[in-house]
Amino acid sequence: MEACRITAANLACRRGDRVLFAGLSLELKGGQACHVAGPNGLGKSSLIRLLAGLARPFAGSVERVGMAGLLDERPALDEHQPLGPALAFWGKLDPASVPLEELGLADLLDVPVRYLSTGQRKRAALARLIGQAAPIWLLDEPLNGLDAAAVEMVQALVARHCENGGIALIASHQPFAIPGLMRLELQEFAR
Ligand SMILES: Nc1ncnc2c1ncn2[C@@H]1O[C@H](COP(=O)(O)OP(=O)(O)OP(=O)(O)O)[C@@H](O)[C@H]1O
Repeated sequence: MEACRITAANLACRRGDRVLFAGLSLELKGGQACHVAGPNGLGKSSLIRLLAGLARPFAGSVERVGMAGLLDERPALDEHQPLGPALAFWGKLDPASVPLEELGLADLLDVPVRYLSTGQRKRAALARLIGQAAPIWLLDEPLNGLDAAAVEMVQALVARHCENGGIALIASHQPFAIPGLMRLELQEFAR
């Protein structure tokens, strides 16, 4: 995997007229994973958006070396197509193949994307993430809606990504368990 790094320096985030957090610095290099923890509404998703470059920090800076792939509630798939063709559209553009069996998607390829359950949508979103082969994974609540077996599967996927030299940043109020996982309590930077 290509060399990767993500660095946030003295980051502050404002949504509306509220500063959510300030003074947050972190650096992750290839092979490292960090769990950003904190209760609802503290700014975990907002931090992910700053790190992904989808929002501008109120203060501080973000530097990424290597492409970032974002996993959130929206799988970026055509809602009107069955899952198979919707994934195949991206499959023509994406560099990596997707392990449909491992993701539990192999039997769902003829189901329209809009009919997928919450957990199935999350699995589909994971398929898109894997297809992109981005070295930096930014995962916003990756376990939401997943059953126990799927939770194990996602943790194994993330652990493997890091073993292969990737970075994972996991924003979640749920526990996440992989070897060597660092932890950042967003509460410590809350305003
Ligand atoms: N566009 C916006 N304008 C103003 N405030 C916003 C906007 N988007 C989010 N917020 C507020 O910013 C705060 C942080 O939201 P965010 O989604 O980042 O929190 P979170 O920690 O990810 O929460 P959860 O655990 O519930 O997903 C919340 O109070 C939310 O209402």
